Amino acid sequence: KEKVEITKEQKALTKVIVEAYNRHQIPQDVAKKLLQDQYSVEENFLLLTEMATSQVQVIVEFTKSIPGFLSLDHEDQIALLKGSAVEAMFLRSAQVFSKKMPNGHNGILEERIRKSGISEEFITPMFNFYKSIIGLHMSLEEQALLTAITILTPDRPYVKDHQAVEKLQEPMLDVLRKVCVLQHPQEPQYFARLLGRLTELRTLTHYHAEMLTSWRMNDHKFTPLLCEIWDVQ
Ligand SMILES: COc1ccc(-c2nc3ccccc3n2[C@H](C(=O)NC2CCCCC2)C2CCCCC2)c(OC)c1
Repeated sequence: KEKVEITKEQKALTKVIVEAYNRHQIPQDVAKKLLQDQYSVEENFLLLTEMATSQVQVIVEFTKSIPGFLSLDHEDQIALLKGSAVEAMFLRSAQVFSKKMPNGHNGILEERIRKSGISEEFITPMFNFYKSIIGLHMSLEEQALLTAITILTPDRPYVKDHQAVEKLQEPMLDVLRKVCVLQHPQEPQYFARLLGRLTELRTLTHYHAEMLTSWRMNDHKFTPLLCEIWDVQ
């Protein structure tokens, strides 16, 4: 049985990523807002665009804290952020959805999201993804490292220096693999399942623009930042 040892450097890297991830909480907790009141489809759409806009800004700050990111080619930095923003947003939503809440609140949250205005055809794939994330019972380290790994995906469109991105992503994958073995000793395939979620995440983001334009209302307005990041308007 291979003895898994996290080195000093890997501990330091994990600490930096987790601290940056903790700073990257969404300003006001969207789940609390959704549990407080029922909103109209228009209000829900506005809430989504507000949350997503602040989430993009928060993800930029998180990414800037990833060691080595700011030394990448500037255009590649933009390409990585643009290419991963939607995935990071759905990963974040799944993590918000997987938070244990007082009795029944998770059911209310699910109900509110189902009725938020998102069109029927996208509800099942979205909740399938959320439930698959819940089933993994990810630790905070795993969530933070998985988010960083998603952002540092070398094969995003327009990335020029793949190698430089791989050099940043590999140490994250190494330490995530070790963290998974240490935190889920009974599940030798846990790390593989975790990375499998990223494949499911890419299919979900495939529907993303349509999920927005098919929101059950007319005249969908987006912030300039979201027009940049989302392929809408
Ligand atoms: C593109 O279509 C959709 C549909 C649903 C969601 C979604 N899934 C959620 C799961 C847990 C809690 C919130 C959730 N949300 C919206 C939201 O506010 N998402 C935030 C985005 C930034 C990161 C934190 C979550 C809600 C849905 C209900 C109506 C108001 C917006 C979503 O989040 C990408 C995108």
